[in-house]
Amino acid sequence: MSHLPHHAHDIFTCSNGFREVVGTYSVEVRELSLRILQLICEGLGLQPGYFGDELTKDQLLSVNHYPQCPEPSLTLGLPKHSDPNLITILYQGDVYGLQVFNDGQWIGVEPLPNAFVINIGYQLQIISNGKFKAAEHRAVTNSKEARTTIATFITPCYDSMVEPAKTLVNEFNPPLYKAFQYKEFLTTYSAKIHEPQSILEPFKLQA
Ligand SMILES: O=C(O)CCC(=O)C(=O)O
Ligand SMILES: [Fe+2]
Repeated sequence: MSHLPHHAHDIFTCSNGFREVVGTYSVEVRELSLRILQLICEGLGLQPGYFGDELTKDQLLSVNHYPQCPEPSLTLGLPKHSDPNLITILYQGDVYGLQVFNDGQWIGVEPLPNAFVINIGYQLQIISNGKFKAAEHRAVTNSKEARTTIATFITPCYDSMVEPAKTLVNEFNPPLYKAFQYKEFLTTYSAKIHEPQSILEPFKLQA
């Protein structure tokens, strides 16, 4: 993972220590992510190392800042979506704002000190052939204080093939999704960002 501090070096040319902090954070969060994916791999009964290499090669870090909002009922920080990638490690600081959609209602995810939220993305739903569900979530604003969060997206590389894991598919559990290149998924994801309920449609196989 030594390439990560190198990327951080390219991005942050300032010399106030930011570059080192982001580099170290990225490496540590990557290790945590790979550990979680290794446990998921075992839990699903996939061959060891299934998530190694291509499926987790890329990593994106995004810092979201939601300023104080005078009318939170009129403005969302981020609209309802699921993340396109495999898993996301979210540090949400100590200001409330994340909500997850479950059984037809929005549930608040209270920030816990020194805790991360792990969000399942679409690729894990597809690879697990629907055993995992991509978490639908959004961020709300508030009128009292600004909120800053840090999301790390563990992501397949553009050219990698994604499909339901072969060991999870048999005559009783037919594949629910076709095989595709991750870049095809990203194109659809961007095109349908305002109608997220139809993002998975082109990747589904008829039962
Ligand atoms: O800021 C948050 O609480 C959520 C961020 C998020 O969902 C994202 O960046 O994809
Ligand atoms: Fe998200």
